[in-house]
Amino acid sequence: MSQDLKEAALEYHAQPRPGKLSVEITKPTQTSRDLSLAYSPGVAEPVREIAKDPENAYKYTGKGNLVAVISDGTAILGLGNLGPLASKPVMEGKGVLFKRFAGIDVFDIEVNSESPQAFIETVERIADTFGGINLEDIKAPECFEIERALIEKCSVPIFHDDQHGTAIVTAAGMLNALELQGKKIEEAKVVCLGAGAAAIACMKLLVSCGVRSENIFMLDRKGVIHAGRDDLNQYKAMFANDTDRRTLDDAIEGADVFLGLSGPDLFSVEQLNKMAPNPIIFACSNPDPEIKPELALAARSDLIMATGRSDYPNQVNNVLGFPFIFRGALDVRATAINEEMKVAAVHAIRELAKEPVPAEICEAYGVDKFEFGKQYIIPKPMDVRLLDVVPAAVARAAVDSGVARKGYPEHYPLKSMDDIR
Ligand SMILES: NC(=O)C1=CN([C@@H]2O[C@H](COP(=O)(O)OP(=O)(O)OC[C@H]3O[C@@H](n4cnc5c(N)ncnc54)[C@H](OP(=O)(O)O)[C@@H]3O)[C@@H](O)[C@H]2O)C=CC1
Ligand SMILES: CC(=O)C(=O)O
Ligand SMILES: [Mg+2]
Repeated sequence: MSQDLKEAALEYHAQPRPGKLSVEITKPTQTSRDLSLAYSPGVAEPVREIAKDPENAYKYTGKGNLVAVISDGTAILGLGNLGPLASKPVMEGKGVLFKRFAGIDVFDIEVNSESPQAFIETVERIADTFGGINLEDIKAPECFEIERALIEKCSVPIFHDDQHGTAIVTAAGMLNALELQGKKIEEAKVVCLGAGAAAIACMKLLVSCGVRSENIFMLDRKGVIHAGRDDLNQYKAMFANDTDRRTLDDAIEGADVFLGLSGPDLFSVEQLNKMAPNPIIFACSNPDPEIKPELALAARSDLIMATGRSDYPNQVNNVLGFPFIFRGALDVRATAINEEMKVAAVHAIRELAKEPVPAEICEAYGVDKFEFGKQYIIPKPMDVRLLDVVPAAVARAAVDSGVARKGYPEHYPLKSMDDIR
């Protein structure tokens, strides 16, 4: 990051008041009568109603449009385990994106927990306050058990964004990139650098989309995950390949796809040059990708290049997923975000990239046009049509798969933020 951008980012967070989120009042509180409705004595009435039937919390409080973004700060972006308080700017940032793109209110909660069990207990105790829980930046392998336990214990949707949000958006972009590069998914050789929360979930979803497990080489800090290793946790072991390749240099030879979900500058031009013709590079580590797009594009002209960042073409980032997925899930009061809902989101995002892009979206990015192709494989976060297609697809899948507690919303599809109820 340039010095200018670093300073601007600090100034942005500090001024004119610290942070990026605040709480707003939704009812008039001007008169003594307003106060007697909002607080004592009037507030006792909704209290009694909720005590009689917890479902009334959706009627009389903000629960139904409120998501908790919760982290323990153990895997903040690609910056590592910097602790819960340091994760707060990211969690506030997720709150901004939930609100800005899908009208969802967020409390960001940073938990100082001494163990996964303590974290699980903390979240379980507060879960009923929210319409849904977005787990964020929790490292693997702990994140898998945390999510599993919370799904079992809580009645609202639990969604670890770094796993599923990332996997949904990556799969949408990857299906389009493979199509554009003329590659068949069942033949594609995929190298995944990273074997954590995002990487494991991305590979699982890509396998369910058609990538063959034997064509995947996953790597962690110790190199290729292969059947001869005895240091693998159960999640990495699912991707242990029977191979004699051991390093990234070995694995990348002839690969069609490089997916980076690891850390900055870990993929070299020499390694890129070993890939098959028309390769696909998703260098998704934030904020610094595994390879800088300038270097990759200077080395080869036949590639498709994506990063997790807003300042390059092809932003493969879970921001395209979580606001819209939760919108759909909340609006049908889903009890879970299941595989059917995730797959529906993949296809909604993927197909939107092939539609003509309205002028106002191009204007927001300062370009004349976006057209489905190597520089535009996936929609832009500012594309308001995401609010139209993704919640509708997710809500429909929730209803059809039996996890919705309300019918498909009559006010769908959402054409603008004003349509949100
Ligand atoms: N663009 C997007 O939307 C998203 C991007 N990401 C990015 O993905 C990365 C990982 O995040 P997440 O999965 O949540 O974190 P985790 O901590 O769960 O996983 C990190 C993984 O990266 C591996 N890794 C780290 N350094 C190296 C290295 N030098 N060589 C090989 N592997 C390495 C770790 O290996 P080991 O297992 O050996 O420790 C681990 O498997 C981050 O950079 C994050 O910003 C994450 C979510 C969304
Ligand atoms: C984008 C995101 O969630 C991450 O990099 O962790
Ligand atoms: Mg994250």
